[in-house]
Amino acid sequence: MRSVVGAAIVRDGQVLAARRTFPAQAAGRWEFPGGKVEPGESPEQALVREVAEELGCVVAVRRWLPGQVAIGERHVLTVAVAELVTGEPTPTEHDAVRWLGPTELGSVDWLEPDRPFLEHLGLGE
Ligand SMILES: Nc1nc2c([nH]c(=O)n2[C@H]2C[C@H](O)[C@@H](COP(=O)(O)OP(=O)(O)OP(=O)(O)O)O2)c(=O)[nH]1
Repeated sequence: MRSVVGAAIVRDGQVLAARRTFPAQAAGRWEFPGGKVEPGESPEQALVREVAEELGCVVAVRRWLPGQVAIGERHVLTVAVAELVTGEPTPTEHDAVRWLGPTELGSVDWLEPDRPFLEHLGLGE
């Protein structure tokens, strides 16, 4: 099983969601920025690298959320709460990003594997 890591970047009680552009069945749906852990990398290193590539900013991992969710038969998703260290998230691969507060969190079309992590974010409400 290959690890996929996602970053729940939290600032001022809101979390950043990013909208995918590919593949076709995931385009237009929302996810935590991130990607596959490469050989020799820690999950934390992979997350910092992926966020830098995808959003042009530097994050620091604060804590890993409980749970691991299968993505198909070959991948497993884990998600960490992260905070911005430098830069403002600007998507290079996604076609939109949104900061979501507690009341908006459930209202976007998240990829299925991401949904179980939402309740652990503790944004409030
Ligand atoms: N990045 C990311 N991928 C997710 C999430 N939820 C989810 O089901 N996925 C799926 C979509 C993809 O099938 C897979 C990750 O692929 P990816 O394309 O984002 O990763 P990557 O940049 O490392 O891809 P690659 O082109 O290097 O192979 O996990 C999520 O929250 N973040």
